Amino acid sequence: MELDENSLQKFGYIRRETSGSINIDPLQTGGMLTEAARRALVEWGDGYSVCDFCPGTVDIIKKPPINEFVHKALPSFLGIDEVRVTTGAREAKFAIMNSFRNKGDTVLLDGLAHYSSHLAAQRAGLLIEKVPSSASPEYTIDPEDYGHCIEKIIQKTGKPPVLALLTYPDGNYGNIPDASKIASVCHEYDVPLILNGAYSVGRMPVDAGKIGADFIVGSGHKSMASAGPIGILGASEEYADIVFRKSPTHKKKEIEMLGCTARGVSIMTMLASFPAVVKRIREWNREVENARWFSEQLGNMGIRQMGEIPHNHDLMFFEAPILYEISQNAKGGRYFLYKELKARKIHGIKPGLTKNFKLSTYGVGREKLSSVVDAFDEIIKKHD
Ligand SMILES: Cc1ncc(COP(=O)(O)O)c(C=O)c1O
Repeated sequence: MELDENSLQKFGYIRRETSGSINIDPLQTGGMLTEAARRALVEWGDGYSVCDFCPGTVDIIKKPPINEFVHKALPSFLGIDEVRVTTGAREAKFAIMNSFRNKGDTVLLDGLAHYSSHLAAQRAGLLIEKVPSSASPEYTIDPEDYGHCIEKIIQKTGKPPVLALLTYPDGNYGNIPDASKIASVCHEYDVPLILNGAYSVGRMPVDAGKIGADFIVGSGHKSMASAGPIGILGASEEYADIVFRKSPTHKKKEIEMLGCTARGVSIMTMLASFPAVVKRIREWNREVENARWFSEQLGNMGIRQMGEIPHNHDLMFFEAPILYEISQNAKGGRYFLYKELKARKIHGIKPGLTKNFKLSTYGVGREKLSSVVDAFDEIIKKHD
């Protein structure tokens, strides 16, 4: 590519096409910035801005108060002993799994685990076994199946898995499994449990200590109103020294963190949104009510929610045979739904999907959710 004036023009500042739309994209609803984070984004946007007064690693910076945030506020928020900020939930999972890597060892994942949990295990060189979920339409995880799978792994390899992971909730159906029960089952075999809270930490109350999870992982850009990439990794005292072990040559630097992780504006947005995130968690019941109401409204139109009913999370998966049928003859084919929603300034269902899709009602509020319900109703009637 020739880097001349003309070709360079398409780069530079770009407006976001979806700004101002009602957003129901599960990837995006919990990561929307607060006003404070938006201001922090500009104030701290310069490269290594947080390192003005760096004492050696990003997590112990006192000015701005990252040290207090990471070592006091976040552990109390998550109910766990030690926390570090990472560049995402996936990097947190990898850091844990890589600390437990040993040739021939296995990690046990729930059957609904996110692809990034699989990739983290693959990158760490661990073998993967899965706890199956129940069949359609519920897709639930039975805690006892963690025990059955651990037994099977022992039979197969002669030893239990080095780690187990639970996706809480899963990223497809938004199901909330019985995490405490799963933690107890894993502990019967001395298997530490990672709770993947990419869709829970920052949205709903989650206390790793009360659940009995040994590790907790969160995603700032997904659920903590932060500009990404940023995540969090919490570990119980028992395992903190393993995951946060220091370099033998660079005494202040932790190996799995490659010394420093979120070393710029992303941590300042997380910090800026934190007071609002703590507050919004107290409103979780209202979010669940809104999700259930929305699910019922779509159900009345023949768009059926899969997963747990009544639902306990804002992330929902729907099957919509009626929209699929319409797409067979509609202008735009399978893109008709995306276009119809776009025309009504509603964003978040993947272009091309009609038969089934997921969405999130998080933080949207009843009034805007009503507009989304009305939009579906109008679209169906228009094409009837
Ligand atoms: C269930 C679940 N876990 C983990 C992740 C990865 O989060 P991150 O982008 O912070 O690595 C996602 C992202 O889509 C997810 O849906």
